[in-house]
Amino acid sequence: MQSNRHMENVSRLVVKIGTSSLMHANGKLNLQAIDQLSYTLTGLVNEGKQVILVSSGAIGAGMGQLGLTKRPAQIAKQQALASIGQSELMTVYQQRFAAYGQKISQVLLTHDVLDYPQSREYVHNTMEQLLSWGVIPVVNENDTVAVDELDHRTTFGDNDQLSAIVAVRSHADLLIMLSDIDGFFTNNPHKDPNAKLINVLHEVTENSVKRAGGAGTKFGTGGMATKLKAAANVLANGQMMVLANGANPSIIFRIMNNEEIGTLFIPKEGNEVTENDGTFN
Ligand SMILES: Nc1ncnc2c1ncn2[C@@H]1O[C@H](COP(=O)(O)OP(=O)(O)O)[C@@H](O)[C@H]1O
Ligand SMILES: N[C@@H](CCC(=O)OP(=O)(O)O)C(=O)O
Repeated sequence: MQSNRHMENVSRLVVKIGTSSLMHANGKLNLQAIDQLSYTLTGLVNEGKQVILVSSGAIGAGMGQLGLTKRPAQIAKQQALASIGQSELMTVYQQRFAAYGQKISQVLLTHDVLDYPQSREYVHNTMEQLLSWGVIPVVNENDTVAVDELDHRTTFGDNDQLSAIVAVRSHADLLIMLSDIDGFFTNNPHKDPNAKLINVLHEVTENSVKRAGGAGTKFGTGGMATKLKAAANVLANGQMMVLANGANPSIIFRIMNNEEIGTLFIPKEGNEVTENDGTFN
């Protein structure tokens, strides 16, 4: 399909995958999606690109392990579930990426770690080292210690925000956000059958936010509003984001081939990034 998109200069990208794309509705891990994701991201590294994966799913996987169908309200239970699910997730990622010869690592972050210059520098150095070795860092929030306290902010809120912060700090050329929906629509398509997919957006306005409903699935936390907030963050830094359907993560290849898939958030003037020294800082 003819398109105006130009992804050929993207050399560093962040991919965020949400719980709804990693889990079946019955609470089991979607192994096919995880395998496709591993295959696709390895393919991009083999092409010479640097890739960071921000993966949700720890709490969802933990719920699946314990056979819970409803996310518990208590923070301690959620954190314990994340602790169970994170190790399961990494085990499966490790297996599938290894099948394609790709090395991965686990990076668990909290907000304060990126707020403080010293710890931010350690994260920066680690990420740059991993990327230069061709490793794919698999990033998630450190859910066990992430709680909202007045004077010591540790939570990102959700992984949509986390992925935007990682994309900004790593000066990635592109953030690809995979969700359970084809992109950003004029209205929630689950509620409005006439909702239309928006192909390109140059800014996130109050009007766009009004079009985003509340939280989505029972496993995830974000919903569309947090994706728009992430897009606004990325746009403010002169970077691009594509929101697309993660049902088959190999869709990333098609995005990188300039197919008009999902919603592209791109600054009006293009995607030039000021002061981009190409590093994570
Ligand atoms: N304008 C909109 N366009 C697309 N989806 C929307 C919109 N408003 C609300 N949504 C909802 O947001 C959901 C995606 O968020 P979420 O379930 O949190 O995904 P993920 O688990 O991938 O982070 C969609 O399935 C849809 O129900
Ligand atoms: N750190 C949490 C992420 C929660 C979250 O933001 O989920 P989602 O809305 O599916 O991206 C987890 O791994 O379960």
